[in-house]
Amino acid sequence: MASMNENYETQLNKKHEYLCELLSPYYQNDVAVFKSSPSGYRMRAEFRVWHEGVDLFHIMFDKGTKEKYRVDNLPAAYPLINSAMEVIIPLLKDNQTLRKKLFQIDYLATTSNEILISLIYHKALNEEWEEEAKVLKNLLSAKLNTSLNLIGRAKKQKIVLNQDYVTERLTVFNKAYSFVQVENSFTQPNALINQHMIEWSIEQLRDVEGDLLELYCGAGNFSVPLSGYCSKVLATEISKTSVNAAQVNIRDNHVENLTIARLSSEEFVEAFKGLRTFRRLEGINLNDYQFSSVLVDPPRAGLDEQTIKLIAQFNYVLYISCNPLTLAQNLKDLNKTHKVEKLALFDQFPFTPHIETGVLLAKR
Ligand SMILES: C[S@@+](CC[C@H](N)C(=O)[O-])C[C@H]1O[C@@H](n2cnc3c(N)ncnc32)[C@H](O)[C@@H]1O
Repeated sequence: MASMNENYETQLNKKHEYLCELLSPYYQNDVAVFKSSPSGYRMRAEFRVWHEGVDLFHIMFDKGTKEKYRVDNLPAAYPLINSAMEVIIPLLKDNQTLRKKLFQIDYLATTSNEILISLIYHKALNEEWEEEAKVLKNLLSAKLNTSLNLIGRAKKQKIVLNQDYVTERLTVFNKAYSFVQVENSFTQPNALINQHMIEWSIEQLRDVEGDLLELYCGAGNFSVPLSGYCSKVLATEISKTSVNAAQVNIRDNHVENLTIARLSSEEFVEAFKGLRTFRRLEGINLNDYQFSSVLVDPPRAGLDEQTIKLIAQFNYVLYISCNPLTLAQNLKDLNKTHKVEKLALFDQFPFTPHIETGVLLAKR
């Protein structure tokens, strides 16, 4: 029987071949491939909860058949998540207040041994729930020997025991950074791969002169470390929660040349063209920037037409993509003005069809 490592290499080779074939109209040179750990790599995981008489367990759904299946242990999940999954079930099972109408449990962990657990309900949460949840939180913290945060969610309700975020600590080219990661907002799921993605991005842009623009910046995952290698950085993002987290990350990492504004990429296009003014851009003068490069890390849908037109003006485009199909579509347009110089495959989700790609494009 093939070992897990052999299987890991096989699935990675398949992704590599697929990506090379898909992007062959734009790039035929070597692809940098970044391997993940085959298991224990997922820093966040969400499960539905199944009630069966007195029993209670985590479930997931098969993507093909849509059938539910029981999950007592998820090999892909970070070990702290697996320990929490194991410990929480017996504590919930015998507690009617905590288990009644509980339908989902989300976990968010960090490599710095913090964990946040969200219990999501189809019922209003009352004081009795809060009292029981406090006891649960203390029991879990003691059993897992970790700093633990617990959140109760229901329709229009969010009860936070301690805090609704964790702080991830990543080392990028020997420099330590802290990143506040807020519950229910986007964070890169694979911490090791994320570290590779940030370092690879720095390598592509470190010798480029001029200022950097980042669209879809989340909580500053790329822009905070990249700011150390650029003169000035302006970053934009649509989510208020992520922008607020980004402001904390700028402060905590003592970054002084990075400004973050809450704008969608579509809104930024309008602001950049001078078609609209935004109160959210107050105090930011776009003419103060001499942008030479742009980093985009859009959602699975890829870039819209107007954003493509905007970024086609920059000398360098660094495109981080979580969907090779929309990336290929966008490259069809960008290829008219830019040439793909570098390509990287980041194995963010081993043993799944997902492929994370990095592309450096330079103006023709
Ligand atoms: C794949 S995530 C990348 C986030 C960040 N680069 C990171 O590494 O954590 C995509 C981000 O785009 C944001 N987003 C989605 N639609 C957007 C839009 N139209 N304009 C700007 N940001 C958007 C999401 O809130 C999310 O934070």
